[in-house]
Order: sequence, then structure tokens, then C-alpha cells
Amino acid sequence: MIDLRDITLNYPGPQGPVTALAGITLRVAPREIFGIIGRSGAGKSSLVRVINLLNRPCSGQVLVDGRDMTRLSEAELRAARRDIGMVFQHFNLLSSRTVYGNVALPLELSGMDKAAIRARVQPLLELVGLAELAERYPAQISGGQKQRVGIARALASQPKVLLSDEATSALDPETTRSILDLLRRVNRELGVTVVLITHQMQVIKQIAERVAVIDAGQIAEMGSVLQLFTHPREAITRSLIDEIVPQTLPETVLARVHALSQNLPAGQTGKLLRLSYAGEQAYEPILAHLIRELGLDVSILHGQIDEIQEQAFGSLALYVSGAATDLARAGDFLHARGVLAHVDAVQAGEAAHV
Ligand SMILES: Nc1ncnc2c1ncn2[C@@H]1O[C@H](COP(=O)(O)OP(=O)(O)OP(=O)(O)O)[C@@H](O)[C@H]1O
Repeated sequence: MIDLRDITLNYPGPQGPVTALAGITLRVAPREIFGIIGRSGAGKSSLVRVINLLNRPCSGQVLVDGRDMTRLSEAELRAARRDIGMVFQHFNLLSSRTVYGNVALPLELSGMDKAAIRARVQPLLELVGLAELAERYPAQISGGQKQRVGIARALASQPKVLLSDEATSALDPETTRSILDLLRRVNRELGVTVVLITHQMQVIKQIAERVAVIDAGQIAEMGSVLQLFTHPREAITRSLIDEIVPQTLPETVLARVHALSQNLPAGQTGKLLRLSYAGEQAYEPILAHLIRELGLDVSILHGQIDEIQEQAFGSLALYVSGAATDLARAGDFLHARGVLAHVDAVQAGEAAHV
């Protein structure tokens, strides 16, 4: 549905051009919910505005629904933009117009007659849950309700694509959840492709199917959300998911590991194992195997289990002790199941990737 090929974008600056996008290539499939995440200044807004050509790239191709946006005339571009709705962090509503008037505005501007506008706007207000508030003004509704107006307005021209530019960044977590649920309904019920940019991994986790991590105007990493959460490759991705899946263990846990390793019975060794698992793996009786089959002692030190797109994923830090040969077999067993993320050599204070 969206095909960006080697996009570069520079802004003029006092000391010469500022590079905002440096060779971005990505594809968004029809009906997909695609997330773009990055830190402040990474180039997210610049990128999302390339899709509807609010930003014209310096080089590269922008294909939306098979059309090369950079080659359209002004009139063709205006028509093409009707297929691409957009919602904004600060809603951008007209304060002098009612909820109904804001949603109707793009249709009035396109010359549609009043009866047709009403027939289009009324169901949209119902979809976003604002039918009762149609005659209120923006000053008389909450932030979450304003964003619902923004979404209804973006859907008024029946777009195929909806771009969301930090649409939930100004909202509290509960309202964020309800707006993301609404975007998911829009995606499922109307078949609209959704591209959302955010600096919050929580937003990506709640709604996106695939995600691109951007850093300094480039794609650092791209893949399914589950894959990114369970097997992040780049430091920037690890730091972004840290708020949900802590990548480093707290000091108290490391102190506990140290104490356990100091009190091992003679002839035993111990190791800190860090597991990362997803999907069906999450339900396998892995710990039972370590304890029963291999006769190891297992202390659970830290961990969590969560869900992405109805798939369980999680991480677990274990201190496992026993005979050296059994510990080695445990390592092989976990490795074979693809759940072993790290073995930490505790005494040396360093982590070894397996
Ligand atoms: N109009 C502009 N003129 C000059 N430089 C700009 C302009 N807009 C953005 N930039 C620069 O381009 C880079 C990317 O900015 P962009 O706004 O796309 O990042 P972002 O990831 O959306 O950041 P944020 O989350 O803070 O909005 C930054 O270095 C920024 O300073």
C-alpha cells in the first residue's frame, strides 16, 4: 500500500542543509498497522509527512496505492491526499466549529452537498462514540474526545491510509488505550491501513503489527513487533523497549546472585541464566525440566510475562546451580529451545552472549 524507496530529506539550515532522512526504504502492506518509533529528532515526523508529500523528499520514490506521489500534478496530489487521512498530537481542531462542523469541514471544502455530508458524518460520529456530543465545541470536550473528532475528520474523505503523528502523546495511559482501540477498529472494520509514529514502545506494543525503529534519519531495525521485543538486535531498540522489558537487571538482583554464588555447596557451580521466550515457548514446562530431569536448583530472581497480539512473551532471570555437567546440559537444553538469551559469568561480573 505504501512503498518508500531510498528517501532522503534535508532541511535548509543556517550552517547548510540539515539531514532529516538519509535513505529510508520501507513497505507497508494493505490493511496493516505499521509503527515507526524513534527518539526525539530521529526523523519520525519528517518521514510520516513524506507519505502524503507534506514533505517533498530530496530524492527517492513515494508510492501510495501504486501511485508515485512525487510525479503528480498539484490537482492530482490534492485528490491523492483525500486517500490519506492524518491525525495529529494536538488535534488541530477549529475552535469556532462544533464537533459536527469539524468533521464536516473537509467534505464542505470538497463541495459536497449538505444531505450527503450529514449521511457521511453521522455514522462517523457514531463510530468514534461522539454522536451525543455533536453540537459541542472543542473547548467543551476532553482531550481523548478531541482526538476522536480528529480521527472522525480524518476518515471523512474515506481514506485508504490513516497517518497518526503522535496521536496519543498528549493523552493519559487509559485514554491512550481507548484511542488505540479505536484505531484498531478503524483498521479492522473499515480496512484502513494505519501508519503511526510514536516515541512510546507501549503504543507500538498495544497496536502495531510491524515496526521500524528509526535513528538519525535511518532505519536501525525493522520487523514484527514480537520479534523486536524478544530479539532486539540494535542498542537503540534495546533502549526503547527497556521501559517494557528491562534489558538490565536491577542492582539488588545482581547482589542476590553474588550472595548465592558465595554460598554454593562444595563441588557445585552456579550460573545466572537469562531467558527470553515468545509464543508457545512461554507455556513449556522449562523450569520443571531443569529441576526434575537435570536435578538442578533453580532460583527465580526476576521476570515478567506479557502479551503482544495475543501472543505471550516474557523474560526470566534464573540462578541455576548444581554439578557442572548438568549445568552444561541445561545450557544446551535451553539453547536448543531458542530461549536462552544470556549466560552471565557472575564472578567475573561480565555477561557472555551465547
Ligand atoms: N523545518 C525544519 N527545519 C530545519 N530542521 C528541521 C525542521 N524540521 C525538523 N528538522 C530537523 O530534522 C530532524 C528530524 O526532525 P523530526 O521532527 O522529523 O524528528 P522527530 O523524530 O519527529 O522528533 P520529535 O519526536 O521531537 O518530534 C531533527 O534534527 C530536526 O531538528
